Amino acid sequence: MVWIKICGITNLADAETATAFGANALGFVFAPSKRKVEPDTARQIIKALPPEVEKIGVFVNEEVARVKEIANYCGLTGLQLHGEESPDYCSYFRNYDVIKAFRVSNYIDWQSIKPYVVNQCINKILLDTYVPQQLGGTGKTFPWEIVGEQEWEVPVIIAGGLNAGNAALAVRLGKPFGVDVASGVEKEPGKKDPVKLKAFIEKARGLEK
Ligand SMILES: O=C(O)c1ccccc1NCC(=O)[C@H](O)[C@H](O)COP(=O)(O)O
Repeated sequence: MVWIKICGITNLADAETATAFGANALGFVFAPSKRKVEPDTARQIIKALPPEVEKIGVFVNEEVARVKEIANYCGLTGLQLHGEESPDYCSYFRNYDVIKAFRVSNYIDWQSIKPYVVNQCINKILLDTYVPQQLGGTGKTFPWEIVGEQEWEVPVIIAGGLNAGNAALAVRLGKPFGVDVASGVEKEPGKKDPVKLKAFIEKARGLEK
């Protein structure tokens, strides 16, 4: 069954709704973003969530000490490093599930990803769509078949522009370990739409009636 992360959680109601519909992981953005959440808010949300739900903090080129401080304070279980963090940087977080994001356009630059895999400093790869001057949450897709054409040595997550209308195709073409969505399940930035959330999870998993 495909693993699903709902990213850009800013409030408890959305976190509980996504969890109830079967999301495996929730993402909390601590980088500059329309979906940015303060550590105090994230901590309150995370405290109320069941242990089986993965709590992933999204950071962009943040200081190692600050990432560790926020992760510990909020009770994060994983870190999504969404900037230009090096393999050495990634290896500072051995106690967390480390997801390294790479932004792709119409091909995958395996040479830039390989050092992270060889050094075993990450647990998962997230492929998100490259859009100049935007770090994430772009709502734009990339050709998913380029994921499925490659043998991956670590679990791969497809992100970028997914929604209930295209999730099933992304899973079929890309054959990923998981999918990640932010804007495609929102009413507005930072506020999720329960109808879109439910439809997305059902479609990604091929559970729709
Ligand atoms: O979502 C953001 O606003 C964001 C800002 C800066 C860095 C990362 C960000 N999001 C990370 C994610 O994991 C998103 O889910 C991913 O980029 C896909 O977003 P979308 O295309 O809106 O589904």
